[in-house]
Amino acid sequence: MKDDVLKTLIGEEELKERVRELGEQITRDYQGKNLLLVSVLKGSIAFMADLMRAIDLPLSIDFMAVSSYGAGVKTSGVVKIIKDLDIDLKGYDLLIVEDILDSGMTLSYIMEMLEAREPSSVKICTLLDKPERRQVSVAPAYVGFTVPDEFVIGYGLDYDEKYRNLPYIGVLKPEVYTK
Ligand SMILES: O=P(O)(O)OC[C@H]1O[C@H](OP(=O)(O)OP(=O)(O)O)[C@H](O)[C@@H]1O
Ligand code: HPA
Repeated sequence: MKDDVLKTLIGEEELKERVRELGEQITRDYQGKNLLLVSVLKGSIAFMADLMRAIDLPLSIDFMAVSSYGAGVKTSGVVKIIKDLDIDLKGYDLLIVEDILDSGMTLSYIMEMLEAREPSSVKICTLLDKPERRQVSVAPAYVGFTVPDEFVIGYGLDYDEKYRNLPYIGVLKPEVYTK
């Protein structure tokens, strides 16, 4: 698996430290609120598992699964809902937990869909932001790291459903997806 990684972009210790900082910030910002973390599967699993334990509040969690990339490195532009949330959102302060904000198609679609269900508030926490690729404007409240325009894998992020278990964020060798 390591042979397919061109370079490490964000190492394990750096990830851990930044997640801890985000958790502290969210803990401060959501005092007295009814926080519901919405994990967008599958990419956000590692981040969600670590972030929720870094937040010192009696929060709730729920999951939705969407997909727009299929087996490639470019968005299809069509966001498919594979699994919807279970919880009625009224009265909750939602924080959408994502692994990466790239074209913005996925998060703008999810934001609109969840806002229509009239929760108390909806904000975004994304581990990675790749602003050079943006097609639709999306404003995340929390960003872990800004990354360059390269296809990244690991810590939940996949290429063709693989590499999610890499414990750090790496750049995939272009020959893996061009072969
Ligand atoms: O800003 P965008 O260009 O829309 O890209 C971001 C989305 O792409 C990835 O999901 P993917 O569709 O690959 O599904 P996955 O989470 O199951 O990997 C990622 O997890 C985000 O949800
Ligand atoms: O760079 C990326 N890597 C993995 N999944 C993604 N989904 C959007 N951008 C990416």
